Amino acid sequence: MTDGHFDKIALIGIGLIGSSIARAVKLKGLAKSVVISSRSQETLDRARELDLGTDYVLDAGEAVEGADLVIVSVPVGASGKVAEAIAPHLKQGAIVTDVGSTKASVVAQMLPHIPKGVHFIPGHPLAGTEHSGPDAGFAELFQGRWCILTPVHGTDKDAKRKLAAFWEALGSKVDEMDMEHHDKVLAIVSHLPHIIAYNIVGTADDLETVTESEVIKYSASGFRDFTRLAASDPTMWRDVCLHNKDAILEMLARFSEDLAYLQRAIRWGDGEKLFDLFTRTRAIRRSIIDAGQDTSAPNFGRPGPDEKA
Ligand SMILES: NC(=O)C1=CN([C@@H]2O[C@H](COP(=O)(O)OP(=O)(O)OC[C@H]3O[C@@H](n4cnc5c(N)ncnc54)[C@H](O)[C@@H]3O)[C@@H](O)[C@H]2O)C=CC1
Ligand SMILES: O=C(O)C(=O)Cc1ccc(O)cc1
Repeated sequence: MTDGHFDKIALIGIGLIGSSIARAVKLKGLAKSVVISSRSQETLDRARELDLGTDYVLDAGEAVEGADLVIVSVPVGASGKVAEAIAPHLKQGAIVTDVGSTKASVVAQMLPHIPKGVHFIPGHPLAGTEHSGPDAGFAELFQGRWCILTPVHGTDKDAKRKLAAFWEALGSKVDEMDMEHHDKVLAIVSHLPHIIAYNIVGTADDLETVTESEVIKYSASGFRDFTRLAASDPTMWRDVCLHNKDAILEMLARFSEDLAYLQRAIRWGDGEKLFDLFTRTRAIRRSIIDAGQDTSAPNFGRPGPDEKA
């Protein structure tokens, strides 16, 4: 087996992330067989129509039999149940990973089920869109994006190296972090922006009874950017909020304090404070672009499944 390659990969969950992995694995020839498992027959049939793998089974336990690499791509709240279902069927020496947006909760749910001799290495590709389901994925999703591994104490170095090589073969840059740190960082850079978007779009929706259709008619690009995030999958984001509760609440408390500061500056006409803050934040945007991390077109220009080409 060359680096990044596995004989048999099992993909549990074949939505945006699972199907993007499937497409990239196929495109790059990273596995001899790719077994796909999905909770519903309808999704499994769609994965087969899209020719995403080599085998298709409803039963997750059956899917992982003989697999060298198992990737769990389901909402974080479902990871414990999946781990319990696959545990008795895992091959000795197999690597089990996930792609969940929160890490401490996934580890708490999955690790107790992982048999001795199986390598569990949690992961999180920092790449996605507001779309979901097997049609939404694309092979280039991980290109140039970070994938964070949050290995638990005593993780086998060789297994970690093999998993990192797999993500690199998909085009990702790989980093390592402890799971609590991951959850704090992601709370501010990803979870809070989504929560703020859900909130502002919800507020605008409440106002719409007052303003009739003006919210939609005059929605400028700023508001439209929020509606993209707020169109993200409700199950996934419900689970993220419930499973990264402490870090999100900590960041929300900081956010509320800073918002109060901004509110006060506006109330008292303190233009200097406003100007200083806006200057500081403008520099952050520029440094993101200079670092090549601008993803303002997260679909890479592709229309989503619910958009017209
Ligand atoms: N959507 C995004 O932008 C990103 C998502 N993630 C993480 O990836 C994971 C998967 O997300 P997506 O692929 O976007 O979701 P998705 O909604 O497109 O796909 C989810 C898949 O999980 C299956 N599933 C749902 N509930 C299940 C359950 N209770 N038991 C077993 N299977 C179940 C669905 O049938 C589907 O195959 C989540 O943990 C999410 O936090 C990570 C990075 C980016
Ligand atoms: O669509 C976007 O802008 C995203 O931020 C996608 C995303 C969602 C969740 C993650 O854990 C990682 C990436």
